[in-house]
Amino acid sequence: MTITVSVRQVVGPEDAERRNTQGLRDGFVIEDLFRPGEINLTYSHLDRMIVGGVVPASGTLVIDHVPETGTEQFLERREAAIVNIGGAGTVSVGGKDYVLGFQEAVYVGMGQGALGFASEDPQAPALFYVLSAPAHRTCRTVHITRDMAKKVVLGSANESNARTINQYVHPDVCESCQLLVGLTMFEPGSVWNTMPAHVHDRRMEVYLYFGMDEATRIFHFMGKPSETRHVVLKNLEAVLSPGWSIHSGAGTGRYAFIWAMAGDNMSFTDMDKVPMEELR
Ligand SMILES: O=C[C@H](O)[C@@H](O)CC(=O)C(=O)O
Ligand SMILES: [Zn+2]
Repeated sequence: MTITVSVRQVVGPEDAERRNTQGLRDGFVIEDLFRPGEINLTYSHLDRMIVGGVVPASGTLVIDHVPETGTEQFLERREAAIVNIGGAGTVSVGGKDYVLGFQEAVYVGMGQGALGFASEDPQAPALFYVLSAPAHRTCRTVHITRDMAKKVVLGSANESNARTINQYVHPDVCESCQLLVGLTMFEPGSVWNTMPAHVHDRRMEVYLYFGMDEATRIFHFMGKPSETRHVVLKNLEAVLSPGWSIHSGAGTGRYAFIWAMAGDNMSFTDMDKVPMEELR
């Protein structure tokens, strides 16, 4: 079975501010993540976060040996979180099956062996979004349902940013070594995420935008607060955010997104808020 892995080297702020649109996309945007019947991974050198899309068709897809990690098994020295944003499907971990419905997740601790992925109905395949970061100890594998997520309500209709942050992999919900993962959902008519913007040099972040109509676009803002740039994203595109970059978006229609972080600490609230006057 083929596992496609593309490697993204780190892009620094001085390089990023000189890039044109295609250059920014090459450095930061992950297109075409979910391909039917395939395992498609991007190995980012930002905290060595691996971002993947797995779409099982009729059979089972397996992540076991990934040469880029330099270990026998993918999870030998890594942890993973898998969020299903498609039809129901099963993730098998060390002989145990976790049936994940829409917007359910499983956190998998270090050293748990191969990961198997299957769709319940190949006509309505599961879309497994995979996040993996280096780990130093084994935390318990946990099936995370929507109810288990810790909810943080933010923003207002007046600011067009009324939304709920659902924390899935977070110290109050499920132990992990580095990974923090959650899903942000909007009130109807609210289109802005993560504005006022922030940076957190202690952690990288990656956003996956989903739940969008075909013609909807996200204007995703990135860059140093004093040198902002944007990339235009469609449904199921992801964008990497180095610690020095803001990560904020406005949609032309309905959307949701999954955010994930890895790095030096796991303090969700450790953010440097960017005053509006500093944005350029
Ligand atoms: O560091 C935290 C992340 O950027 C996201 O959780 C922010 C977010 O979901 C939002 O404001 O809507
Ligand atoms: Zn952030």
